Amino acid sequence: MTLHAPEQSLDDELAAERADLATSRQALRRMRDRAESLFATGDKVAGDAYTAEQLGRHLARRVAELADDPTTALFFGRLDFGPTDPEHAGRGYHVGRRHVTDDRGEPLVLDWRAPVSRSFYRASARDPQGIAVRRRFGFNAGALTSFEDEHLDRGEELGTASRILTAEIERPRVGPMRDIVATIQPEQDELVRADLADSICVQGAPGTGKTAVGLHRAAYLLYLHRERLRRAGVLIVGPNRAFLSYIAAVLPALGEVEVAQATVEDLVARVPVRAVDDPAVAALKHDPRMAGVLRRAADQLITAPTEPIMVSDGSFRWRIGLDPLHRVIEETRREGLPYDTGRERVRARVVGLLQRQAEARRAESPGDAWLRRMGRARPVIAFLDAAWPALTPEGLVHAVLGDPAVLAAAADGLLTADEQALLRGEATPAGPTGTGPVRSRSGAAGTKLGRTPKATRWTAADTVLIDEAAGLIERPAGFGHVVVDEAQDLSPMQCRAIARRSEHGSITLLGDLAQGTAPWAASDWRESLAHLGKPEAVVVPLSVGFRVPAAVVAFANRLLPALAVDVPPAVSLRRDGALDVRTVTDLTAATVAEVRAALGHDGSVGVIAADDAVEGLRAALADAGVPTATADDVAASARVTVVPATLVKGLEYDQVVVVEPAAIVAAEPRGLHRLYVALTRAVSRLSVLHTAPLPAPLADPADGPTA
Ligand SMILES: Nc1ncnc2c1ncn2[C@@H]1O[C@H](COP(=O)(O)OP(=O)(O)OP(=O)(O)O)[C@@H](O)[C@H]1O
Repeated sequence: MTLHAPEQSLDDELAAERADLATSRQALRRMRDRAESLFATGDKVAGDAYTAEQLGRHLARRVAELADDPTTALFFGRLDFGPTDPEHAGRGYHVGRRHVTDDRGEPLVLDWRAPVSRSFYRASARDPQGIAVRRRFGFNAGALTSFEDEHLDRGEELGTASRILTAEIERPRVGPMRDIVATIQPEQDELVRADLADSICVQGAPGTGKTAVGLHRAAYLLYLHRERLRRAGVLIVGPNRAFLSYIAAVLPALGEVEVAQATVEDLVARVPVRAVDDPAVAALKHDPRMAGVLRRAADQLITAPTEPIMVSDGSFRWRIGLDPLHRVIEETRREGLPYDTGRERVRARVVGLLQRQAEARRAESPGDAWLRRMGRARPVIAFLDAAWPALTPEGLVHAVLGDPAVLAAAADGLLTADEQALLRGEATPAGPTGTGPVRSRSGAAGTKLGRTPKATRWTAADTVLIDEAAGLIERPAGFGHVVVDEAQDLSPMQCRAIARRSEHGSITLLGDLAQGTAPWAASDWRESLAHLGKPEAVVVPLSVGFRVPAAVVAFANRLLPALAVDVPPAVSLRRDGALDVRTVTDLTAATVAEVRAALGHDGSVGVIAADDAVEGLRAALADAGVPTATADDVAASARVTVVPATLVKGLEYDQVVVVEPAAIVAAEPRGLHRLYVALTRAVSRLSVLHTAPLPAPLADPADGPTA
């Protein structure tokens, strides 16, 4: 790149930077053209069909990675090294979304993830890291409009006072989530660039950038460990589809087009969910003791042999007596293998015993075909089916839930008699007085056990059990790295499902204990980390909020003491923004009026209400001529989204109207936590409309009466 002389005027410098940007864009275009022409001819140069396919996939990926989005900044910063830096003295580099090189391979833009770029995020006046000047660029719709310099060599540092950072944070939000590469903060960067081997847990108040950190960490790790992670895979786990579509564009914008995204429900979806559990039954099925129950149930299927094996083999008859068969079963059991592997190991050992007899009698080694035939011989299979029967995950769960004897044997000492009755679908546990069984509160039917697993109507909690059972039977292929967002809502059993998929990889766990709304929500990260198989992970707090204006944070924070969690409150970077809490007489009319007023400003509008109020509000807005979108339709042209409170986690809207907080709280046991989530979605203004008194913890004496 060109270094601009200090005597240049600001306008000249801006013009020179724009010229560099144009040059870089042209170079990227040429890189993409080259990749495209290679893609077009790829199959002609490959030797065989397999190589052609591999090459084709590689080149197609390369073309996709080199896509240029003219509306985003190709570079957003510049580092000018001072005269003393041992490697880069006197050199300057633009830092951007990806590497761009000129036709000779000289760098025009450095990828933000490259080691040199690290100083862009981490250098400070105290520790300039060889940087003389750090420059940030301001953009408007892809056009470079301004820059801001920090002369670190002269002790100048803007930190969060940067105008460009402030403008980025305060920009009106529209559409899906964007990347934050241009403005990653030092405490976030430290997490983004943590080693692949390190599992980390980030506890952060709403809007502190947890999701952003997780996504950028995935992109960073893919850059640094490309081949390894491409083979092993990177997985992002989010709370629901609306959230996943909201974040879906971030990684592709950073050139990462091959990251899997799923909800935990997707991960464990081996059978369709066609029934609903009573909450108490669901909670029990999510309890980690169920892992022990299933393990025991599988172990108890393995039984001592009762008959020797006799196999006819042409003119020979082989016999394996009870003692060696006992030893085979016991040795294999002690190895602690997955159930299916154990069964195959037993088969192989039995065949080995037969082979030894055959060798002794025939003085020659039998071939592979003979070994295979023996492995499938009827007496061998009959022995296996009796001592180590074939098992499916659904079969194991079906037996535990449907056969009282199996449950009693497996749950003895792990679950109480009441809990076992609950699992059998007979009763809910002791009532409020503790005097005996009461009928299900919600009247939910629970698992409808059919005669076979296939004929069974499973519940969502059953799928978690079935996944646990599958993990006992066969180890699932894991991912190299798993990012889990909104992790406070994972049950211990869901944590275990993720643990099985990250056993040989690392995880980034992101969450906020104050936003836990699931019945089994975590109250201590150490417990979740233990269930996730990463007890050694460090828990790092993030406390600077980038989304919610200070006045709104202060209002939402009134709920914190009632949420019974020990978390540091957020400190908002945003001094702008507005909060309006109002008693109204007609909620629907007031909501329509509020939305109309909000449409007079820029940005998206989110109306958040208790789930059962959503349809009515959508209809009222439609009647008033205001089109609305649903939360999962991030590409919608409508600026207004009406979101059920239970789906709004992780999302944000420029302006938010929260309708009737008391109804949001009353809708579920952890309603106050849900309300805390709803109140922390606003980027620039929050209106709270209510007819019923506000929930007590929210009330300020000056606000009037409360519930
Ligand atoms: N360093 C940053 N620069 C600019 N914007 C940022 C930065 N960090 C976070 N943001 C923005 O702040 C908002 C909140 O970020 P994010 O959704 O990642 O927070 P979160 O901690 O996951 O929130 P929640 O707990 O509500 O899910 C997003 O719009 C994000 O782009």
